[in-house]
Amino acid sequence: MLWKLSPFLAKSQLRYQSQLATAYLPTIYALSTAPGTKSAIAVVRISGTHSKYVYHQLNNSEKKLIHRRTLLRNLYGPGKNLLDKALTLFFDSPKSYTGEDLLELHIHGGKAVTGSVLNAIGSLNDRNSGIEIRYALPGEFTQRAFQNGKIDLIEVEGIRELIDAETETQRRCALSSFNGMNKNLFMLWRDKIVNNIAQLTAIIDFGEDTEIEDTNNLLQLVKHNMVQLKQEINQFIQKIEKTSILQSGVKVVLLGPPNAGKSSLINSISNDDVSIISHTPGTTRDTVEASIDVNGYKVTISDTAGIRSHSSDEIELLGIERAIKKSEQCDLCLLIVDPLNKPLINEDLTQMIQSMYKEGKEFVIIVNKQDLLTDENQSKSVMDALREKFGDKFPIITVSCKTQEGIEPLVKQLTQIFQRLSETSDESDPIIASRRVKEILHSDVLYGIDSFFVTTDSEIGGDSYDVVMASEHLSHAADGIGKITGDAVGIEEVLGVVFANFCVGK
Ligand SMILES: Nc1nc2c(c(=O)[nH]1)N(C=O)[C@@H](CNc1ccc(C(=O)N[C@@H](CCC(=O)O)C(=O)O)cc1)CN2
Repeated sequence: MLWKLSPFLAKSQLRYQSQLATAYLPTIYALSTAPGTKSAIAVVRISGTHSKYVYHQLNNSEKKLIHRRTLLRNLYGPGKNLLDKALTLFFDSPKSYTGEDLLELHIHGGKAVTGSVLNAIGSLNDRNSGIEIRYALPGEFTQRAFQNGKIDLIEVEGIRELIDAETETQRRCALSSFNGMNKNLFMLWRDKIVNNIAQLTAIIDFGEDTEIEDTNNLLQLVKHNMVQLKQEINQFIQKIEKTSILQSGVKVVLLGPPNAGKSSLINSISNDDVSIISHTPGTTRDTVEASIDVNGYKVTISDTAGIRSHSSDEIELLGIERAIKKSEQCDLCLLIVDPLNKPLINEDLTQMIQSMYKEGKEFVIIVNKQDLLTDENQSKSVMDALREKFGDKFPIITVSCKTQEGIEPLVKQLTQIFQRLSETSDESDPIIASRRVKEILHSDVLYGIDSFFVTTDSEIGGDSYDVVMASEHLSHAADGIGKITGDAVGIEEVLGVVFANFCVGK
């Protein structure tokens, strides 16, 4: 269930609701569909106490609004000027996305219609009469949903990632934030810490009446639990670091001699026309970066300068240098071979490949231009030459970008590598976490646990170890988890970060 609140979060959000009850919030409105483009339908959203007022003014009627009832209505601007015939949809507070009264106007998507409807709503702003209506800030609808306890911060980040998702795997990742997988884990961790703080509190409260040995045993138990928890958190961080490749894109670098067909290969494995194809050797002089979608994976591909020994062209040499640098930072290297080229692979490249192999880089050799090979022997001798050079170290795939022959097996091979790199091949959903979550895990949660170890390690055995201090360190760790989900005091500073990249209307 997407929007169900956990009891753990409900507590803090009640705190927010009570803050909101005293704070005055203007009614906000915005175009929720993409601005600046012509579309069949556009959706305008209005949220806040004056949503009903906006409806009655635009509709020029006093008719009672019914929760979630869709009505086809004429909308009028100032001076009873008919603006559009629209579908209107009203949600009664608190059963709406934002938790406030929320009105949706599904209008025609032209520039003039959307402009006139937005102007008409804006013109209803009348502060003197206590009717404050203004255009929404980026992410403000979602911010209100958070503040009204509809969603927690993990879900907020999930929504943003869902909207930003460009590929199938990114979409799946974003949705996994919704199914509460991470949230449940975080709550479990927090419960564990809180339980162990309770154990420490027992030492503080009853310490003087208990045997030193008992106290030490209790402390050892808490330490043991925290060692386990730390391991669990570190494993989680490792996993999110692997899957973060899905968000940022797998870094692929394309190598090969000039005119081997690097640019056409990019076009073949993706559906977009991203690279310029030319038949003059050395056209792709500098590295050109493009983000493409290869079978649902985001791939940041660098089309490098063709590597040619003894190039006299200074610009080209610079490009080659950059290609080598790129290759050092990439997750996967694709080497394109032109079977008609002599030598097949020059010395510079061979050396580079050998050293990358030593570093454990993923590598695929692609022999292009199969359509130009007239007899089978020709093709076989190319393969033999490559196998002689590289053995079975890398997969070698023959393709023709011109006829698309071999492209499908190549994409399959690449997909397997992407799965391996991001650990998404197993059945479970990939997990992702924002940079914010990762930072808090390190700087608050793990830091708190480590400080607990430092305090207890230095004092244990003596008769005066500082249990209060040790327990405070664990509280810091627990508060860190609260910061992640939004269940923490001083959360305002966090909100700015979470909502910074939202679009208006969401
Ligand atoms: N037209 C439209 N489409 C949309 C949205 C929207 O707000 N409007 N959404 C917005 O992002 C998404 C759907 N998400 C939504 C989430 C909650 C509620 C809502 O009304 N929640 C109430 C009632 C829940 C229920 O009846 O089960 C609530 O949480 O109390 C609506 C949409 C995607 N499509």
